[in-house]
Amino acid sequence: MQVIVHGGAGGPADEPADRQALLDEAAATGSEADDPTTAAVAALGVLEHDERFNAGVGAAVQSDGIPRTDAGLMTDDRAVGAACAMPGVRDAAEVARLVKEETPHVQVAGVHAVDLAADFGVETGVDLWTEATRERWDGMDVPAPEPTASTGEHLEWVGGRFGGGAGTAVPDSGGTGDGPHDHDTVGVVAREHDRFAAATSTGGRWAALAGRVGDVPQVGCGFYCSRAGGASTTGAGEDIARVTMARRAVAHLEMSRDAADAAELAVEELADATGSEAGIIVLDNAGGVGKAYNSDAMQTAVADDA
Ligand SMILES: NC(=O)C[C@H](N)C(=O)O
Repeated sequence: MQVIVHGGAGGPADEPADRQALLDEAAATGSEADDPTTAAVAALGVLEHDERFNAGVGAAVQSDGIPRTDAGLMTDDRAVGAACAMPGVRDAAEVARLVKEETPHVQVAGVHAVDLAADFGVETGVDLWTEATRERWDGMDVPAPEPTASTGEHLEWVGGRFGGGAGTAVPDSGGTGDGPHDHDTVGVVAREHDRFAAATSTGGRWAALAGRVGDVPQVGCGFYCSRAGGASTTGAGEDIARVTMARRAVAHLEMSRDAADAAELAVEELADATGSEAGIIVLDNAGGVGKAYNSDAMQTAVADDA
C-alpha cells in the first residue's frame, strides 16, 4: 500500500519535528492496511487522536464555544461518505466510512451524524478540547456562547475575522484571522495497485460561525478519487469549495497528467481564481506522488510497503 498524508497547509509549525514523526507514523500505519479505505481511515485516526492537529482532539472551536468535526472519504469506484458538524466526535473519518458503507447517502450532518456514529460503536461525547485550544479560546473576544448571544451577534464578530459576506474567505490582513493552529487539517491518499481512497478530516477554521461547514466533507472540494488517482486538500475551505479543488486535481490525472503536475496546477488554479492559500496531496495510478502548496508550509509523509 502506498500512502501519502498531509498535516495542513499554513504557517510554519511550532514543533515541526514532532509533527513530522506523527505524520510518518500515520503514513506507516496506513501502509500496513489491507485495502485503501482501511488505510486512509487508519492513517487519519493516528492524527485525529493527537492533539497537535486540527482534527479530532484539538479541533478548532466554533463561535459558540463548541469544537465540531468534519470528514470526507471517497474511493475510486466513486463511493463517497462524509459527516460534518459533529460535536464530541474524535474519529470523524470512521464516521465518514460508516456513511459510505452503511447508508444510501453521501453525507450526514450534526446530531444525526453523532447518533449514527454511536449506533455503530464509534465513541461519542469525547472531550475534544486541549490545553492549547482552551488557552486560545479563552484569549478570544467572542460574544457569550449561545443561547445568551444571538446568531446575529456571532455573525457580526465572525464577519470581522473572516472579512464578512460573500467573496474571498482569506482572513482580513488586520491579523485577527487564521492563526497558528488553523492549518492543521489532516488528509490522506492511499493506493493499492489501481485502487484508491482519498480522505480528509478537520475541526474547520477557528471561531467560524457555529454550524459552519467547509470544504472537507464536500465531495470534490476537500477530497476526490477516481480510477486515475486521488487527492486531499487543505486551506481556506470556502475558497477550496469555490473552485472544487480536489476534483480539479483528479481531472488533471484523468487527462493523463501525473500527480506532481496535477497538484501544482490545482494550487495555481485556486490561487488565480481566489487569491487564497492552500495545499494538496495527490497519488496517480502509475505510482506518482504529488504535493503542492502556496502557503508557507505543508508537512507531508509518504510510506510504501511494496
Ligand atoms: N486548515 C484547513 O485545511 C481548514 C479546512 N480546509 C476548512 O476550511 O475547514
